[in-house]
Amino acid sequence: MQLKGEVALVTGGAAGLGRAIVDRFVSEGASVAVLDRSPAGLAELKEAHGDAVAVVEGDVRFLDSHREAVAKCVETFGKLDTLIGNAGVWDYSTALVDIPDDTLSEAFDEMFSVNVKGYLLGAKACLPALYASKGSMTFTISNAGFYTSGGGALYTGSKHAVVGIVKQLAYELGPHIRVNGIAPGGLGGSDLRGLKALNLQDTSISSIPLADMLSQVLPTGQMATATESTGAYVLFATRAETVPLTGSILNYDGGLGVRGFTEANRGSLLDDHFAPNEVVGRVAP
Ligand SMILES: NC(=O)C1=CN([C@@H]2O[C@H](COP(=O)(O)OP(=O)(O)OC[C@H]3O[C@@H](n4cnc5c(N)ncnc54)[C@H](O)[C@@H]3O)[C@@H](O)[C@H]2O)C=CC1
Ligand SMILES: Oc1cccc(-c2ccccc2)c1O
Repeated sequence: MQLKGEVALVTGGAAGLGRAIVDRFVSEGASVAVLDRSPAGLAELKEAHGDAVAVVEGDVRFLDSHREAVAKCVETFGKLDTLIGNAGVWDYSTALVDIPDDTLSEAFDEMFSVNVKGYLLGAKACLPALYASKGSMTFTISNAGFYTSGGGALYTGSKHAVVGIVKQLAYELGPHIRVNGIAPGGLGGSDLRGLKALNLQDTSISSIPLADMLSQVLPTGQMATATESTGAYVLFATRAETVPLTGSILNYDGGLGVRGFTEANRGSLLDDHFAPNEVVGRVAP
């Protein structure tokens, strides 16, 4: 029960990573408000968690949706301790050359409206409540906040922008509110959707064999699930354990940034030393 009595607001909490964060926070004793655009996902959440959650249907592109979510959170639970900015969309790694001239501007606006403006508006709407509680904000980034090929230029640009926002807000909001980021790699159990402007709004990342692809390139040898990726969100939301933690971004991506060129990892050397007759732990190069 690391979050007993704490109150969180999670955007995009009705599916994928956000849903896993809500489940974990509730199991850690927190009350959680959720802002999401999916009525079906929100109904499932309510069914699963009852009074431990308060749900608001809305769109992170609009300040009013965030205001409504904060109001409902404070009305229901009496306060807000931590904002988890998390709702996002992907571009399915669409290359610039493949985006039609008459679509690019709209696609850019949609990507940055959800992934970047959605976080800033959330931060803005939460400011008074988080100032009052001396709380924190944590934003979901991605390996695409640091490296290429976690998306196309639209997605990668949006996640790099979030890195800057985390740093700037940590500076602007200290010493009252801590602001940090968490950068997962590919995630199992995600239903991540694409841009409407690219006609990818009904395409789910679950249709891509991402786990197979990543097992070949991750030092950890295996893509993490959303559920396995909630621990850092708990840590960042605690108070006692995070006194010095602000302006930080955690690479939480299975080691994508440290993988090798000819092989993802060199654990086979350890196997040769310590378990020469076993195949356990061996990751194919
Ligand atoms: N799936 C992956 O492999 C990775 C995802 N991420 C990031 O994780 C975050 C969560 O994504 P996932 O859980 O994978 O996706 P998901 O699609 O499973 O969940 C996202 C949730 O956000 C909601 N949402 C999307 N746009 C919205 C809007 N405009 N207004 C309100 N709600 C909205 C959706 O309804 C959904 O419930 C995103 O920021 C994504 O960029 C980062 C690294 C890897
Ligand atoms: O944020 C993200 C959203 C969707 C996929 C990835 C990804 C793609 C290829 C390899 C690793 C991750 C990602 O980073």
